[in-house]
Amino acid sequence: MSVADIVAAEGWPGFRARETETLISVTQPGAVIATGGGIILAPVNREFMRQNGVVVYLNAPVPVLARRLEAFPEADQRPTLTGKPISEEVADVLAQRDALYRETAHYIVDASAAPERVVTLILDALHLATAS
Ligand SMILES: Nc1ncnc2c1ncn2[C@@H]1O[C@H](COP(=O)(O)OP(=O)(O)O)[C@@H](O)[C@H]1O
Ligand SMILES: O=C(O)C1=C[C@@H](OP(=O)(O)O)[C@@H](O)[C@H](O)C1
Repeated sequence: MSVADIVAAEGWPGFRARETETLISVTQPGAVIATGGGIILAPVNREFMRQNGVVVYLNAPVPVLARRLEAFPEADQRPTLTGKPISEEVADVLAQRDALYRETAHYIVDASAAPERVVTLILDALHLATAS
């Protein structure tokens, strides 16, 4: 079942409730959880992630994010949040969420780099987290 199917059947509140349940059920020591971008909207999710994990915010500028999403929209997994064109949607949504990403993250990584570089930056952050 895709995200679009869940939203069509249950609305965004239904999806968000399942998202919280899933976050809690998949969390275990050593697991890497690539959450959806909306995970930080619920205070309970933010609190849970900070308490139980090392949270990394993959930060990139709006034009970079918009270009990547336009190349592979995957509309079934990322149904529109606002009904606006992608670059406008990304700008609006990021403006609303950036402070929440920052307050939830233990580390902020520059995700505008190539994937291999982003992986190195994440590993550096995780090594820092286990060293301290
Ligand atoms: N560092 C990167 N460099 C180039 N393209 C990337 C990078 N990170 C992600 N992408 C591309 O951006 C799109 C969205 O990335 P994805 O990891 O699926 O993000 P999310 O899980 O937040 O939806 C995908 O098409 C992916 O290949
Ligand atoms: O930002 C959001 O609100 C969402 C992002 C999606 O995940 P990705 O960030 O993996 O695309 C997915 O959870 C859902 O479509 C909602």
